[in-house]
Amino acid sequence: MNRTAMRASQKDFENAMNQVKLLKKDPGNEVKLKLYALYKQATEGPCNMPKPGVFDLISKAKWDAWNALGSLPKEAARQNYVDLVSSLSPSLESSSQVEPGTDRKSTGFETLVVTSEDGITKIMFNRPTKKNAINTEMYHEIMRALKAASKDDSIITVLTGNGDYYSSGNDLTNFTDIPPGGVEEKAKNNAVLLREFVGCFIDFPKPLIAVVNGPAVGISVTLLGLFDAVYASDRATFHTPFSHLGQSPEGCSSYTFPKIMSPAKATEMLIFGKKLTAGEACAQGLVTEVFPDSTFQKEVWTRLKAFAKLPPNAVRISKEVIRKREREKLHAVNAEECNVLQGRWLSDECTNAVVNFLSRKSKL
Ligand SMILES: CCCC/C=C/CC(=O)SCCNC(=O)CCNC(=O)[C@H](O)C(C)(C)COP(=O)(O)OP(=O)(O)OC[C@H]1O[C@@H](n2cnc3c(N)ncnc32)[C@H](O)[C@@H]1OP(=O)(O)O
Repeated sequence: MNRTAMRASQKDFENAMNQVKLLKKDPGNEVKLKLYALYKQATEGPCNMPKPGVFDLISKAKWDAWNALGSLPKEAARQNYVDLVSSLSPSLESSSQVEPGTDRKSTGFETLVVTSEDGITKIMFNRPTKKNAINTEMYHEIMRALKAASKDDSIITVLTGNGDYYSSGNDLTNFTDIPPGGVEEKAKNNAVLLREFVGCFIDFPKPLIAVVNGPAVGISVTLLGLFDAVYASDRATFHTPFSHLGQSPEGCSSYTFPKIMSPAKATEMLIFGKKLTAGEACAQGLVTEVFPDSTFQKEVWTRLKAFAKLPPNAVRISKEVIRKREREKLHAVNAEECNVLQGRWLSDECTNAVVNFLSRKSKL
């Protein structure tokens, strides 16, 4: 579209607004902010709102985007909005043309690739450009995938990551989407979500195996204490920087880690944030076996395929016998950890850590 020759009519603008509602693929926060800013500029003119406080991350990002448009005339903003929406259309068309039978369409997952063959259901975290950080959608999809795997005809279930990371843990942008009830409601919702999520791991009825293809952070590490076997590439590292983030242990790690690796070693990880190599994690019992990265996939999958040929009922019953006497305790620990975390998420220590990461002032 020739921007100088054409001026979008009100009708074009309204069509574009409707098109946005029909987007099948999330265009990402950056584009959504641009759309918001252009919409406000086109309908209300230059930014006329008071600047939000630094901790009100979403409102501040919106305000920044709108304010950045300065005195752009309403007509130009309307045109830019229409242009931006039409530039999103090709990607929309191509995403809706995915052939039936491809992973995405057949599984119905946006953040995971879930496959099932040779008696193994594989749940692969699939946000490699975000180091497989677990956003709210992914928490829900993992629960859905686990529930389906618990009922399918596979013998074992495997979690792994796509790309260079296993997972960088909780997606820190999960803290920015503040509901009308404010940060208290957000913290409560996150605690409810976390409790349900960890509960699915506690109750999972088949052997759960982690194939840790690269670094693991936060909740992706703590959950390993609830797995039945953990195989790691020698590229993997294990890091739970809870104190650095103003947070506290989750995933039942306050109970499982001291049992697995001794209280003192657990303290180094969970309180002081010591990052372990794969070899160290293996020596401390968190990892079952470490493989050279060059042969990792081949060796691990050969082994898992052999496990998956074992008699299904015996495998399931053995898992139940092992988990049974711990289940109640694990649920109680999970509830307590979520409760404590709900308070931590409201603390200045946590808010500052999240703001620093999101404003690119800090990394682990
Ligand atoms: C609701 C339940 C809550 C349960 C609570 C659980 C607690 C935890 O899990 S605590 C652990 C939280 N995780 C982190 O603090 C990790 C933060 N990420 C980093 O420090 C670094 O990204 C990294 C060390 C993992 C990787 O650094 P590297 O330089 O190699 O890559 P980046 O350029 O930083 O990352 C690429 C891309 O991915 C985004 N990203 C990575 N991890 C996260 C994350 N955890 N949350 C949000 N976004 C993440 C990063 O911002 C980059 O995005 P852009 O390309 O858009 O800039």
